[in-house]
Amino acid sequence: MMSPQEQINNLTEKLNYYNHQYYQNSVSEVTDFEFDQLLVQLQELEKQFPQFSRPDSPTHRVGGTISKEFPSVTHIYPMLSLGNTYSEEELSDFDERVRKGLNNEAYEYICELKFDGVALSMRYENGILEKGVTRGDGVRGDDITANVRTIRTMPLSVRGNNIPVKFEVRGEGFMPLSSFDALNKEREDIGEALLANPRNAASGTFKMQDSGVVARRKMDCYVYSFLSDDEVFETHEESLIWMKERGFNVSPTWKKCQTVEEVFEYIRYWDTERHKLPLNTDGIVIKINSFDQRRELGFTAKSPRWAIAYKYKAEAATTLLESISYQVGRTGNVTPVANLKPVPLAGTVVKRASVHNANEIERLDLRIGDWVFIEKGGEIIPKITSVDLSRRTSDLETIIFPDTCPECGTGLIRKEGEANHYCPNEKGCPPQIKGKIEHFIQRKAMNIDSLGSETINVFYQKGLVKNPADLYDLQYDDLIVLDRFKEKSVKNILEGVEKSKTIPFKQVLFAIGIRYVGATVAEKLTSYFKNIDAIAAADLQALISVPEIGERIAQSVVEFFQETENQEYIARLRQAGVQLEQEDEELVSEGNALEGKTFVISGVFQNFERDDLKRKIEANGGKVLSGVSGKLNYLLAGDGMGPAKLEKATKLGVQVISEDEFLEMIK
Ligand SMILES: NC(=O)c1ccc[n+]([C@@H]2O[C@H](COP(=O)([O-])OP(=O)(O)OC[C@H]3O[C@@H](n4cnc5c(N)ncnc54)[C@H](O)[C@@H]3O)[C@@H](O)[C@H]2O)c1
Ligand SMILES: [Zn+2]
Repeated sequence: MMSPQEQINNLTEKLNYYNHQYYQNSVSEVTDFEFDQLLVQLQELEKQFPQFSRPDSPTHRVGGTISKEFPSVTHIYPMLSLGNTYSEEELSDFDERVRKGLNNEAYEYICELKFDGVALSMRYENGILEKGVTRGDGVRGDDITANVRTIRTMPLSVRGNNIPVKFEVRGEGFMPLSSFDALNKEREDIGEALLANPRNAASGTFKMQDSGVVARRKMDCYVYSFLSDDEVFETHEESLIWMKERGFNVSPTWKKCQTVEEVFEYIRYWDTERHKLPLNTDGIVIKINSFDQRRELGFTAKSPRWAIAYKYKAEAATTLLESISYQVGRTGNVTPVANLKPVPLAGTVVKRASVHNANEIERLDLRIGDWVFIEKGGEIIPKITSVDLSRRTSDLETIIFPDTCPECGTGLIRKEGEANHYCPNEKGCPPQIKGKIEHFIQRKAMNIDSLGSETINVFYQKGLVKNPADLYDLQYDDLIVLDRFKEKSVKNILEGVEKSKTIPFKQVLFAIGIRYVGATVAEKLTSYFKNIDAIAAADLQALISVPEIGERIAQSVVEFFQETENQEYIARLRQAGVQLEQEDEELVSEGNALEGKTFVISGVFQNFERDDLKRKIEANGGKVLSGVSGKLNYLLAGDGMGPAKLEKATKLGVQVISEDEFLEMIK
């Protein structure tokens, strides 16, 4: 038995570690429920043995921290956490404390959904969005203004009468489920590890250095509070209405409640309805409406006394694990999928659950015939959380992960340090071949919409297409003899294939299907190297010097072009007439104001996309370099520029100029 002091130490360290993983690395190693229970345990021990409570205890601090990658900003009003509960009983206790705290005065609550993302603070001055900051440790946060500006629903300026000179709004930045699904689909397509859930994805995204990438992820934010030194509003309700009117994205799901019973109704209503919203929610937040009464109730070190979060427990069910099937993806990774005895859970009937990989099977000690607990947490596909060992009959066999591919029989491999098994038979494994062709024809790639996965399956079965390049050899006579292919559809298909020859090179490069080369990476490689031969000829070093191309991607590109079969594949695409170089956009000279001057561009700009800016510099006789060196003339600094670049430039005496200063130079 551990002594109370040991228990307190133990829990403090464990929780601090989970906090670190959660806020710093955007990873949840335990469920929120488990985390919150451990926290309650610690709170209770500390209450009994206050002498052992540690100064670094998570019970009296906000869990997050600031990072080194962004400048930090001190909050004008600290950004606190919320007390939370999972039970209606404790909610009644909260209501009782409020009643006492307000000496039996009348009061109202505003109920809102608890959106599952990351807290953001937006500062406005003279109606202009000046800063976007994360919660950080509650006192200071990361300045992620450039990333916040990519949120399309966040007004960059607010106009009208009665706008305080300075005010702050707060909200929950989130990744809409649609963006999350699209992102994971894309990651699966190029062989990247999938993101665990939208919350962690949002937290990781808002901490990215390249706000261009953040913009593409289509982040959003629901705004839920207004702060200002002036007493502008008497109630929270007024402020919500005002913010909505001024163009802020206020979720229409809030409700004013006069009694705690009405609060319970709200909780029950949203327990099921929340699954229809475009984002994940993990509970509701109950707040006192009157600002005067909020001041009366005040704060603890960690959270307001005038609000509380009621959290929904992740919905769970038990069912029978009937079998495991193994799916082979386009890039050859083999994923186990649990086939379950159908069971209702959170509004749908669940038949399958994801198990991720072999480690997960081992960790859970899964056996066919086991009764398992499944949960629908932040994730969309339910997952198995544990086995009900009390119901296990003695003779269940352990699951042995197959050592050969279920589709083609090739021996599976597992790369050093990776959890996934792969089928290496890229050129002969049916789902990999079909997957490659499906990848090739998709909208963001060759955009051949007259083809679909069923047609591809037929073509593959008939031996007509084994490689995307085969599409360009398809003949009318080969297709018209197939069942169900009428003249019109055959013509459509051939026309679609023909039209794809005009698709620009950056899309072709993505279509080719090099592991880890997504649409964005393909674009970066294209604008740097201009044509496929230059990319094929580039060595690891050259590839890594392209902005935002890391070693892993570079390695994958090098390996791809080393293979003879891939060289043949490219040669056939070339012969077919597919675009393998970037069309030069006519460079019209605008003068020679920048003659002999060199520039490095960093960050995001108000008036230009990066490529436009580059063209602008070249059109005026200047040159754009990729890295900061002593010879460089100017570092052209946009929003959200990496501090490392700035530091280097300053050290080397390179002049740092703003977008306005640049525009001045070419006027
Ligand atoms: N699983 C893990 O490993 C792990 C680790 C650390 C923390 N956590 C979870 O995070 C929680 C602690 O995080 P926290 O301190 O941010 O508290 P919290 O998330 O429980 O509550 C505070 C936050 O709620 C958010 N929020 C969403 N909708 C809101 C609304 N309508 N009004 C006001 N705020 C709203 C805000 O971002 C605010 O900062 C824990 O209770 C735990 O569940 C989990
Ligand atoms: Zn295979």
